[in-house]
Amino acid sequence: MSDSSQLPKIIVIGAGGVGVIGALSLYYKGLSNVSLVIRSDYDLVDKRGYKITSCDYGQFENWKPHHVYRTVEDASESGQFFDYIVVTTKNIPDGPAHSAVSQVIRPLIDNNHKLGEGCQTNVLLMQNGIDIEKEIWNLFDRKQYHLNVLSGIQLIGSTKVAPGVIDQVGRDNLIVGAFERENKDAINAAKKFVELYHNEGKNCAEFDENVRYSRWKKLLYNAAINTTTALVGLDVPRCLEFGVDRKSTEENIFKPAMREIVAIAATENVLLDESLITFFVEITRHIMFKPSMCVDHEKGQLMELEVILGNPLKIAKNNGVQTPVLSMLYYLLVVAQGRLREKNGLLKFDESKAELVDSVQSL
Ligand SMILES: CC(C)(CO)C(=O)C(=O)O
Repeated sequence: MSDSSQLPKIIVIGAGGVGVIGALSLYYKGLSNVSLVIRSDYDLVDKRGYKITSCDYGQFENWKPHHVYRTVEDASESGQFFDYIVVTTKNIPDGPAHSAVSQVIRPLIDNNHKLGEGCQTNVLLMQNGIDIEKEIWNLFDRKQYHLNVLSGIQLIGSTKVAPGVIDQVGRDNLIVGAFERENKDAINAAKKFVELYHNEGKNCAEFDENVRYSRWKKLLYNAAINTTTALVGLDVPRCLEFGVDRKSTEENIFKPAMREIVAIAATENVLLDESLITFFVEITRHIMFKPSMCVDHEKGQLMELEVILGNPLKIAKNNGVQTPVLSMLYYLLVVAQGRLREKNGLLKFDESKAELVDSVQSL
């Protein structure tokens, strides 16, 4: 067996269902040295590892990657250069400032810059939404930091069901590409990651030639279905079946919302075929499935609202596209997010005056 310390080093940030199965896939392949940042379950996992039930890999009782860290700061002080920084946390620009992706990865980027002058750092964003790369590009000079920002789009059904316990019920399907289509280093880094991640006969992992297209395509589902199910707190089949004559959710919400995404994407020169609308309406019609935004809302956690709806709506506004359905979903969800932000101390409401008094961004 090869000495894992000589292999490319990958750190996965975010130890939810997606992050742990991601780390397991890399570890299973055996071609990289895998670290995982585990915030809440660190003590438990450090002691006895994860209990995993995975439809891709089977049963594990005490699994751990090569290294586990409690914080990103601890990882950055380990003296290691990380070739890939994989972010699997939710992307929530309207959340606490310290949890913005650019802030979370900063210690690792700075440490890599110090350790490996001239070596490439690859940041892979395994997250939903549109324009998520821009926050990183705006904060770090890509040339100075030798930084490639990569896109990971994943379809997976995997949940942390208890501390240190992961249940993967839906197979892992990942596509990885470069946000900059002309950047050869980034393209090669994306292809290399696919090699390190793909386990023949277990998971699916492929190179994504056209990240922008793939992100708009996935947004068809996320913008229409994640949002609606989050608002009503129902799984997809109930959300469809409980509509007027069992049809109104599909006919009056999902499909019109998706048509608006097709129209916005077209103004960005991304052509989404109309047949994708039916494909995405059907894909979870008969599966007892709740999209991540619905689950987050139910758990009282902030939702990925801005990257899924806010950013596409900004593009629509700039490009003069009418979006009555998406805008209504957005405005309702902004209010719902307000409830979560208030609960998390990010908004302050003065009941004696019945008005919002302050917008506190916790640092
Ligand atoms: C595609 C899907 C529905 C599951 O991976 C998703 O992106 C989500 O739930 O956020």
